[in-house]
Amino acid sequence: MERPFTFINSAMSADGKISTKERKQVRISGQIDFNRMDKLRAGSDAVMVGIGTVLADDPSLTVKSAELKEERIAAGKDENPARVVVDSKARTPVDADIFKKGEGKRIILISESAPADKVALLKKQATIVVAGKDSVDLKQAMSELKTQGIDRLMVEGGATLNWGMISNGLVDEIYTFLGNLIIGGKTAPTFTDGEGFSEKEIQKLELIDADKMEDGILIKWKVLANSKQ
Ligand SMILES: NC(=O)c1ccc[n+]([C@@H]2O[C@H](COP(=O)([O-])OP(=O)(O)OC[C@H]3O[C@@H](n4cnc5c(N)ncnc54)[C@H](O)[C@@H]3O)[C@@H](O)[C@H]2O)c1
Ligand SMILES: Nc1nc(=O)c(N)c(NC[C@H](O)[C@H](O)[C@H](O)COP(=O)(O)O)[nH]1
Repeated sequence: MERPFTFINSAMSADGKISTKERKQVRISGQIDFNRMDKLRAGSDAVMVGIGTVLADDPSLTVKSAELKEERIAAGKDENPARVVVDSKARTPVDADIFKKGEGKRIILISESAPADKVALLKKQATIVVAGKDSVDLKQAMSELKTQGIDRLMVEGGATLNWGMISNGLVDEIYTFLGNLIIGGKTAPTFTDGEGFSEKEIQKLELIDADKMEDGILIKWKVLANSKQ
C-alpha cells in the first residue's frame, strides 16, 4: 500500500510526558528546537495532528519563518503545508486556528460515524476524507493522502495519534526533543498512549542521532519494521 514518508516530531519532558495531567500545553522546546520544527514543517507536504491536540492546543500548524514561506511560494507551493486533522467524529471547531491562520490546504480525516451536519460545516473549509467505521482507518487514510500528492508527512502528535500511527506501522522516523523538565502525573499524556504493545510486539527503533541542544537532547530514531503489523 502506497503511503507518504512519515515522521513524528514531538517534544517531551525528561520523564516522557508531552503535556500536563490536565492536558495543558507546557513549553518544552527552546527557540532552537522551535526553529528546527519550523524548518521541518516548511519541508513537508502536510502536517498532521489528532483532534485531541486541536481541542487542547488549537495549533495553527503554520510555518513561522517569512523566508521559509517565500521559499515554498517560489517553489510553486502554498506558503504552508496542508494541515491534516485525524478527527473521526468531525469535532474540529469551525473557528479553529488551522482554518483562521495562514494559507494552504486543510484536510479532515473522518470516519463513517461522523455526524452529517458537522461534516457539512467542515466541508466549507476543508477537504473531507472518510476512512473507517468508528475511528479513522489510518492505513486507508495514509494511502488516500499519498494519492492526493502528499509524499512527505509530518505528524506532530498527540499521544493517542502517535500510538495509532506507530502501532499500524505507518511511521518511518521519530524526532523527539527531550526537555530539561519533569511533568509527572500518571494521567499526563506521554509520547505514545493508546492500548500499548504486549511484550511480544514491542516496537524496536534504531538510533540515528542524539545531540545536546540548548538544555535538552534531540533524539532521532528510525522505526524498524514490525512483523506484528
Ligand atoms: N509536546 C508535544 O510535542 C505535543 C504535541 C502534540 C500534542 N501534545 C499534547 O497531547 C495532548 C493531546 O493528545 P491526545 O492523545 O489527547 O489526542 P491526539 O491529538 O493524539 O488525538 C487523538 C484523537 O484522534 C482521534 N482518532 C481518530 N482515529 C484515530 C486513530 N485511528 N488513532 C488514534 N486517534 C484517532 C480520536 O478522537 C483520538 O482520541 C494534548 O495535551 C497536547 O497538548 C503535545
Ligand atoms: N514541538 C513542540 N514543542 C513544545 O514545547 C510543545 N509544547 C509542542 N506542542 C505541540 C503544539 O500543539 C504545536 O506543536 C505548537 O506548539 C502549536 O503552535 P503552532 O500554532 O502550531 O505554531 N510541540
